[in-house]
Amino acid sequence: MINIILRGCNGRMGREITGLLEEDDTAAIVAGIDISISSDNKFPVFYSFKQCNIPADVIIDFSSPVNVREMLDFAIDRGIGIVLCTTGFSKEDQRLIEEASKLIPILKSANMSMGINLILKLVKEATKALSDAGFDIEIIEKHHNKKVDAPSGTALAIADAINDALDNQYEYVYDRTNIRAPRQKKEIGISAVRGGTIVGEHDVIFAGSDEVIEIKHTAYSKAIFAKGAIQAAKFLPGKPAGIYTMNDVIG
Ligand SMILES: NC(=O)C1=CN([C@@H]2O[C@H](COP(=O)(O)OP(=O)(O)OC[C@H]3O[C@@H](n4cnc5c(N)ncnc54)[C@H](OP(=O)(O)O)[C@@H]3O)[C@@H](O)[C@H]2O)C=CC1
Ligand SMILES: O=C(O)C1=N[C@H](C(=O)O)C[C@H](O)C1
Repeated sequence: MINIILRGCNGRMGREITGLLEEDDTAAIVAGIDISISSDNKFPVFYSFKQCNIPADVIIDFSSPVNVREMLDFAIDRGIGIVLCTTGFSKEDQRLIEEASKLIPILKSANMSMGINLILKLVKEATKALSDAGFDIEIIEKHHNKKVDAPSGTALAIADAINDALDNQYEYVYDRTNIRAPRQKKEIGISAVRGGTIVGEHDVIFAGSDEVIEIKHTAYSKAIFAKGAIQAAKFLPGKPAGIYTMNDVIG
C-alpha cells in the first residue's frame, strides 16, 4: 500500500484524486494539507506541514506555489518524494525545487496527462522539420475561469520543448498590444484564454506560407490529470534523488 499526503486536498484536483483513490486497493491518502477547511474529509487535514506527524511514502501536490519551501523541508526531513503537479512557480521556487531534488526524488510535471506528454515529443519533431522552412510558432491555451496562473504551466512546458529544439534561441511573447512591429522570426507567441468550465486546451500552431499545421490536445475531464498523478505516486517511492518527469512513468 502506498501512503500519500495530499497537499491541496480540498481543491478541484484534490477532490478528483480523493474520489479515484476511494476505489484503489494499492494506494491511500493518509493525510491532507490545505488552507481551506472542509468537514467531509475521511483523513486528517492539517493547515500546514508543521502540524502533520503522519508517516507517508510520498506527497502529491496540487495546491499553490506559496510556501513550497515548507513542503520541501518536510519531504527532505522524512526522506520521501514529491509528485509536484502545481504550476506557476517563480524562478526562486524552481531553484529551491532543484536544490531539494539533490536529496529526494521529485517528479515535476505541469501536466499529468498521457496526451500532453506525447505532444511534448511531437512538437520537438515538428519544430525541427518546420522552423528552417520559416514556419512561425504560436501556442494558444484555454482554461476555466477559476485558474489563477497564466499562461498555463503546460503552455510554458510546450514552449520550452520547442525552444530546446531551437537551441534556446527563441523569445516568448505574451502580449503584442504594446508592440507596433511585425512579428519577429525568433519568437514563440503564447496566448491565454480563460472562461467557463474549460478543463484545458493546448493548441500549438505552426504557421507557414499558405499552410498551417496544428497539434492540439483537449482535456475533457480532470480525471486524466488525477490518474497520472496517482500513477506517479506509485512510481516514485524508493527512487534515487533527482528530478523525474511523466516520461519516466509512462515511457
Ligand atoms: N500538473 C497537472 O496535470 C495539473 C496541475 N494543476 C495545477 O494544480 C494546482 C491546483 O489546481 P486546482 O486543484 O484546480 O486549484 P484549487 O484552487 O481548486 O485547489 C487548490 C487547493 O489548495 C489550497 N491551497 C492554496 N494555497 C495553499 C497552500 N499554501 N498550502 C496548502 N493549501 C493551499 C486551496 O485553498 P483555497 O481555495 O482556500 O485557496 C485549494 O483548496 C494549480 O497550480 C493548477 O495549475 C491543475 C490540474 C492539472
Ligand atoms: O489549472 C488547471 O486546471 C490546469 N493546470 C495545468 C497547467 O497550468 O498547465 C494543467 C492543466 O492544463 C489544467
